[in-house]
Amino acid sequence: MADEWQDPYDFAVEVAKIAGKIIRRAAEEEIKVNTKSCTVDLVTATDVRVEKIIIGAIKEKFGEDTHCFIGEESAAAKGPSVLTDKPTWIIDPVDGTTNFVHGFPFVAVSIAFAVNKELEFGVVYSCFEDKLYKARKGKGAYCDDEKIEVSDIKDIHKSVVISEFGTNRNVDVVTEICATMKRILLIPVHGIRGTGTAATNMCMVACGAVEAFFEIGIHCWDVAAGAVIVQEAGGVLLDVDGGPFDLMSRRMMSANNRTIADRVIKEIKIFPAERDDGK
Ligand SMILES: O=P([O-])([O-])O[C@@H]1[C@@H](O)[C@H](O)[C@@H](O)[C@H](O)[C@@H]1O
Ligand SMILES: [Mg+2]
Repeated sequence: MADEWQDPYDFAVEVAKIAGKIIRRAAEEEIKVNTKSCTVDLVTATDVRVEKIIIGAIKEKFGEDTHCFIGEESAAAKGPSVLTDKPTWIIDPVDGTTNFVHGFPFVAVSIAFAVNKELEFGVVYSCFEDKLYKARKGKGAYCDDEKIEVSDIKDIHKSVVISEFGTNRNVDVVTEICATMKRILLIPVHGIRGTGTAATNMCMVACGAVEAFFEIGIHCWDVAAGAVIVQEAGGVLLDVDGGPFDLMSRRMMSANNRTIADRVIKEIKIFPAERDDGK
C-alpha cells in the first residue's frame, strides 16, 4: 500500500525550513509586539504571517479543502480547537515568541499532522540553531537526519529537568509553579532548565540532553510535533497526573522513561488550565 503520509511529511520539512528562514530575516528588522491573553503573552506580525504562509503552502500543495488546520494564531479567532478524525495540521509558526522578540536564540517552527486523532508525524525546526528535528510514527526520530534517542538515566539525582513559567501571572499560579520547581530542585536534581519553547524543550528530551520536560498551560500546537519526536526517540508522554497524554488538555509530561516521569510527577502541584477544545 502506498505510504500516503510520506508526501505531507516531506513537505512539512521543506516548509518548516522556509518558515525558519523568514523568521531569521524578520529578526533583523524592528519587531512590532502585540499581546494576546495577557500583557506577557506576546504575538508579532511574523507569527501571523508565517502561519498564513505555512497554511497557504499546504493548501496549494494538497488542495484547498483536503485537510483541516489548527494553528496558534488562527485558533484565537475560531474559538475552541476541536481535533476531528480528518487529516489535520497542528501548527505553531513561531514557538518561543518572547524569545524571538528579545533575540534569545531559541525559536522553533512546529508542524504536526494527525489523522483519526492519531499523530502521524512531527517536525520541529529550531531556526536560529538551524537544527531540524523530525519523526514519523513507527519510523524513529531524527535531528538533521541523525537518529536520536532519549537518555538512559533512571536515577532522578542524575537528571536535568525542563519546565517553564509560562505566561500566567496569577499570583496563586505563579506561587504553585515556583513551589513545584523548588520541590524538584530539592530532590535534588542536577538542574532545571527551559529554552522558552515547548517544542524545543521536547526535542531536548528526545535527543537525551535532558530527562524530562513538563508544563501546565501549553497548547496543542506547542507540543503536538514534539510528542511524536519524543515517542519515536523512545521516550514517554503522560498527563502531569501520570494518566494518559491528552493533546488538548494543556498539560503534559514528557520524559526519557517512566521511572523519571513518575518521580517528577510526585512533585507537581496541578493547577487548572482551560482545555484547547473547550471540553
Ligand atoms: O507562545 P509561544 O511562544 O508559541 O509558546 C510558548 C510555549 O512554547 C512555552 O512552553 C510556554 O512556556 C510559553 O509561555 C509560550 O506559550
Ligand atoms: Mg507555542
